[in-house]
Amino acid sequence: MTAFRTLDSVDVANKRVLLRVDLNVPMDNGVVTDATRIDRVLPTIREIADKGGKVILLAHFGRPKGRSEKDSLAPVAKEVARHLGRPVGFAEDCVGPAANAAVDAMKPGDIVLLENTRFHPEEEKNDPAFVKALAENGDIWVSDAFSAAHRAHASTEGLGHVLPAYAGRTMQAEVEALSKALEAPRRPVLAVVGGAKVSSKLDLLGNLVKKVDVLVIGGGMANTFLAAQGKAVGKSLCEKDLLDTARAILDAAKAAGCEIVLPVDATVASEFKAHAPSKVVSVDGVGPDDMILDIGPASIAAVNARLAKARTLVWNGPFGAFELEPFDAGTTAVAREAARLTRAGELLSVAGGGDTVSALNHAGVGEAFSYVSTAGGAFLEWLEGKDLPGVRVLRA
Ligand SMILES: Nc1ncnc2c1ncn2[C@@H]1O[C@H](COP(=O)(O)OP(=O)(O)O)[C@@H](O)[C@H]1O
Ligand SMILES: O=C(OP(=O)(O)O)[C@H](O)COP(=O)(O)O
Repeated sequence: MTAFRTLDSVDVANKRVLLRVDLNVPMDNGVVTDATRIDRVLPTIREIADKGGKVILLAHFGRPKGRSEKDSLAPVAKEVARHLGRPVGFAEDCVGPAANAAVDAMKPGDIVLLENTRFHPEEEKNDPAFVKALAENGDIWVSDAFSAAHRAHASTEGLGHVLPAYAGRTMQAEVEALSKALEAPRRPVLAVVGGAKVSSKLDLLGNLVKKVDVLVIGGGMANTFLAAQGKAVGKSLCEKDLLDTARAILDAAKAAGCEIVLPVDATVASEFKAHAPSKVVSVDGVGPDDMILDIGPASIAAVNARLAKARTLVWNGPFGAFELEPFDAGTTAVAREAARLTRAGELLSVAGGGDTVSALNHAGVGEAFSYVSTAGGAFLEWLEGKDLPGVRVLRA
């Protein structure tokens, strides 16, 4: 199905394999709270190590501005080792002397994780000198990071131009599963887009409304649309400079015949904290000190009514700050209804994104969805019909 160069077409024995993975996992105080992304890359790591390759893991974490303790991959290395049941070394930089020394000391079958690639701003610039510095430690590059393949960064794309490039098993599996599930979806198709990465996901909604029948907008994303309609959003997460973009998306949806569903009520609090005193208000009654942290019961009912009519669901981004109780209520209620409809054979449900997967697991329904992707933004861009740079570079 895919025209990738895969691990089937390369002998990795004794080779230094730069393996790009997505270890941007949800964390709370240095503890990994959902290990789905780690578990998904274990088969590729094992296969390369068992064939005698040296596995050099490259990954990003968060969106740091320079080096920061909080965004170190050191705790993630320990978690990868625990899930793998094998030792995983760690180097305190992804290029330069620390990386070179760690790689030089490797034997066939060894595994080492290099520190956060985003500690170097050159990563996101896909800077040729930085690509060269990364490439010094590899004979080949394997990408297993479908969920970061929408980024044309040095480690997700650049390396594919300077080293022989191959798709890992997760990359293969993601593209195959999403193609199979969504190439000719049963209609109506309902998309849910929520979460907090408003600026990086807002633009793509303009194309998405041409592909789906109903677009439900929730989470932090919805606040920008509510503000674009002239509603007060108090202290809520909101991209005030993107109100015109939001209005253009509403117009594009109308032109495409896509129904847009926005929250009609919200659970608000004055602090971003678990068990902060909260109340349910209409979206017309959000006060100046209120922070919208979840959708309210009327919105849940409206979404579930649309779900009952849908035949396919694609979902990225939670409806609220689900990590903080009770602001998980909206996401959990909709997730459970989607799971029920899927089990009943009435809905094909595909969800993706680091936090979305974590939210589904939190709701106890991760296993019930038809397919759970590790990817959020990449999944939405793939759905838009975009040729993702980190996928394109792997094509034979
Ligand atoms: N109303 C809201 N206000 C602030 N944060 C929110 C709100 N709704 C959802 N979020 C946050 O969105 C984050 C997930 O967003 P995002 O990274 O876009 O999803 P994913 O990782 O699944 O792609 C969660 O950490 C959640 O707390
Ligand atoms: O977590 C990720 O994407 P997601 O939040 O869309 O699931 C990827 O690791 C990409 O991270 P980025 O959006 O900071 O480039």
